[in-house]
Amino acid sequence: MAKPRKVIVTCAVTGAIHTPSMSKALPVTASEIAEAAIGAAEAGAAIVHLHARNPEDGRPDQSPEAFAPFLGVIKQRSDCVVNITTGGAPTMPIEERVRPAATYQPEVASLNMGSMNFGLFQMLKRFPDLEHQWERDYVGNKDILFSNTFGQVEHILTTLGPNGTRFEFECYDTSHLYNLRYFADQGLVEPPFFIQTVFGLMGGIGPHPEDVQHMKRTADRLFGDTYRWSVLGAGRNQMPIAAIAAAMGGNVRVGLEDSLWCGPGRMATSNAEQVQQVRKIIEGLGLELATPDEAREMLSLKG
Ligand SMILES: C[C@H](N)CC(=O)CC(=O)O
Ligand SMILES: [Zn+2]
Repeated sequence: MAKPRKVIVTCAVTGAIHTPSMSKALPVTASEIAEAAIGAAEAGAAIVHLHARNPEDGRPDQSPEAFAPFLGVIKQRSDCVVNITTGGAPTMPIEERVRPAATYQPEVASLNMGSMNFGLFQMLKRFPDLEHQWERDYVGNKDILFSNTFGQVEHILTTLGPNGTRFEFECYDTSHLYNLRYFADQGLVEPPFFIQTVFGLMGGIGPHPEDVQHMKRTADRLFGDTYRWSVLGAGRNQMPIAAIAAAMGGNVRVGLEDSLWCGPGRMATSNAEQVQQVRKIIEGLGLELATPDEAREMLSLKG
């Protein structure tokens, strides 16, 4: 009897896309982020993806000091894999974005594989009464260009790579897969490549099942068995995309960074609730959740 396939669940607990007055469940303070990460790990997430925020008004904060309080607590109370963002907020300069991961040398850091228009303004329809002016300005900005040039990507690779940090390669479209292929051919990244394909974020590829197939087919052709596939669906697409990909052999990412929902019109009460929901889907398919150590094995992490 074949052993059930292990599925790596990543939970992105707060991010820099959603803003505090959109959802009371969005972790803002360091202790809220620590509790959310530990809760997600206890619910079955092997990897937690972390951003920091200003505890006063919830603004994205990429200063290493902002990460210290929750990184310490998470390390004490959980053996989950820590993945620190290098995306920060799409409006931040690259030097600011890379600093926390350079400082803490995590097992994993996110790496965005191409520049793109970042359309947050659609969310204003769903959240017309944002409390803070900075939220309205940030979400309403139609000119956000998320810059990830070849030079900037190379800078992050050569800054973090020597620390043994490996990457969650965020690919928002097929061109980003080709960009990763280029860096692999330059010998700047080693397999297995942990490829996080992003669906339904405005400016990137759509959330249709054919988009999922297209990204996977392209990744299979470019990387064969040298990559570990994972998916994230933005907003209402989170669970449908996770279900499709889990059935197709993929790993999954959930969390309030990517979606505030737990079903049509039902807001998630916590990150752990989304991990529990995707766990039901995965186990319903006869698959099992990977433990943090199994994820370390599957992704060749430094531990
Ligand atoms: C769509 C996600 N916000 C991708 C992300 O998590 C980027 C990063 O932090 O580097
Ligand atoms: Zn992120």
